[in-house]
Amino acid sequence: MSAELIDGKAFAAGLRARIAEQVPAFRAAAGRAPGLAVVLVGEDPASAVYVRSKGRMTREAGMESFEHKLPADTPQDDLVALVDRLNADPAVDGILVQLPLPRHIDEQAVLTRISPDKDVDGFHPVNAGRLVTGLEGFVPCTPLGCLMLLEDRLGDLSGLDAVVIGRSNIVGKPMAALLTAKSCTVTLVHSRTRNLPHYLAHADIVVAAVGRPHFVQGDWLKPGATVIDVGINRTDAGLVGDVDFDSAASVAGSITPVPGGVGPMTIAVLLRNTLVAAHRNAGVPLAADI
Ligand SMILES: Nc1nc(=O)c2c([nH]1)NC[C@@H]1CN(c3ccc(C(=O)N[C@@H](CCC(=O)O)C(=O)O)cc3)C=[N+]21
Repeated sequence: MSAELIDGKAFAAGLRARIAEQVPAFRAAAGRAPGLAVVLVGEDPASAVYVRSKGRMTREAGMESFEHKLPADTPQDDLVALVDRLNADPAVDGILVQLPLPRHIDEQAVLTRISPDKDVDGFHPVNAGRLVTGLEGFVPCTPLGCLMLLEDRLGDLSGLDAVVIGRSNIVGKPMAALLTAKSCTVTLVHSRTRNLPHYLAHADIVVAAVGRPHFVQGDWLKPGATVIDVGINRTDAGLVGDVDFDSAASVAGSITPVPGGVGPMTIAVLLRNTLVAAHRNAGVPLAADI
């Protein structure tokens, strides 16, 4: 291995500490804590673990966590009614409905019901539109966390060749929009792309979000590339990313591990978005850019 490790876990801990430092000033100005509501439908064990650690980290940052656990057979109308109540609740600054939802629920119907001003996941079409047009809004947590790691590592990204692997609304598409806004030359590749190694050979930055364990091979990479692995794949061998870590680490300049890379950034950025939402919703200016 010659690549440097990008320690997302440590970066996320630092970001959470900077967020926690800002909370007392908000409390003093607004007379309340920033509040995050997390809604979990059903009993998916992985989702339950995430929701628990989100709640713990929210409280550790000095914010209020409102957790709503609903049974798997909750009717869509009941979930929408809960979202409406959270939209109207002045103690709630951010609303996160944990995905995936049970099959009988139309995900888009629920996500579009969340007020764009409380949409700390950045999944509402209004916020997706703001991102691509360069307006202020909420940016999805995972791609924003990836961007923070890239800028921390590389400084100005202007002019760099970036390849984003995956075209989901949650990671690939917003990641491509963020890198475009930072003046990278962005190529978005996906499952139908022919000759993927052709594109990767030129990439200074690779963001892999395909959901296939060990997919990206080291010999596809440009030597010295910065590799961000968004994959969280549960295998018999444990949690593994979308990048074949051992072969990639011998070619890349730097690379995120799984676990300990992008995952912890997702939760830290969620808290960051909640703090920003609280300031906007309360009309209190943020003291520092975080
Ligand atoms: N509305 C919504 N928003 C989300 O942001 C959202 C979601 N739904 N559904 C599920 C995915 C997944 N997700 C992760 C968060 C943290 C880690 C994380 O901290 N991972 C640790 C390890 C965790 C472990 O060991 O299982 C790591 O990579 O080091 C991973 C994945 C947020 N998601």
